[in-house]
Amino acid sequence: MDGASDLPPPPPLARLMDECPLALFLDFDGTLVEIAATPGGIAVPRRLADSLQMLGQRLDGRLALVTGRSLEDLAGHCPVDGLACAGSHGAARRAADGRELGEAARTLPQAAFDALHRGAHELGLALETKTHGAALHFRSAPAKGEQALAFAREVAGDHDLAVKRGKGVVELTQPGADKGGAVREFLRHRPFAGSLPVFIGDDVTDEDGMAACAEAGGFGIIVGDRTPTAARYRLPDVPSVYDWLDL
Ligand SMILES: O=P(O)(O)OC[C@H]1O[C@H](O[C@H]2O[C@H](CO)[C@@H](O)[C@H](O)[C@H]2O)[C@H](O)[C@@H](O)[C@@H]1O
Repeated sequence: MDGASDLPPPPPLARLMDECPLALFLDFDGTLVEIAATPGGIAVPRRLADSLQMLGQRLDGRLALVTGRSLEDLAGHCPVDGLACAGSHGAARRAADGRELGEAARTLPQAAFDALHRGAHELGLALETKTHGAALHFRSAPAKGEQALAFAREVAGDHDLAVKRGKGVVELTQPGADKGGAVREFLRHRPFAGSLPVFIGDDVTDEDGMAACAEAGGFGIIVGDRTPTAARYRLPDVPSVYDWLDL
């Protein structure tokens, strides 16, 4: 893995699309929308959903959003019916026609949600419950990050769950749910099978998606300066992602 700041910008999208059947896997927060103080506080450009639909058509359907948010939450912010999507860090995967792909996503046990509600209250953290996971947010109280992580590890240990770290957040998922698994699942099916896969993302959980693309002959594009990264290329920020994708 290299430091992100030394990585070059990706070749122009139009050139890549001319060379081979390209598939794009796009992270949401920090890639298509700027990070905000709270999960509900994001500003989603009005044109984003339509622009993504048009990009999906240019790619003959080989475009998927791969987010840590639940699919329902994503749809509330950016209604992308007709696009492939994976939510809750890859736990839930949906083809463009609405079919579920791969193993059925599993939610967390109720006892884990109960423990998280109690702990979030005691620690003064915001809890985001999802269809297939949960997130403890400490963006408004960065000093509580280590406590949040220790508590998440405790709950994960009690209920055989996995812990993921992110920007101002620690999350709990079922073991094995990650963005790499979602990319591999999409690549097993039309229209993604046989394409050159490219993952664009800004956070540590996006590294699994980038690694899965690299395994399949493609590459990752890191957004920002997070290191270490498996990405081959770098875009500095969200506006540069819009420019590169011509959104
Ligand atoms: O995989 P992503 O699409 O990047 O989603 C990752 C998490 O994004 C959201 O949390 C993050 O964005 C919030 C809004 O900008 C911010 O307040 C928070 O600190 C970030 O961690 C979302 O709430 C999570 O469920 C996603 O897993």
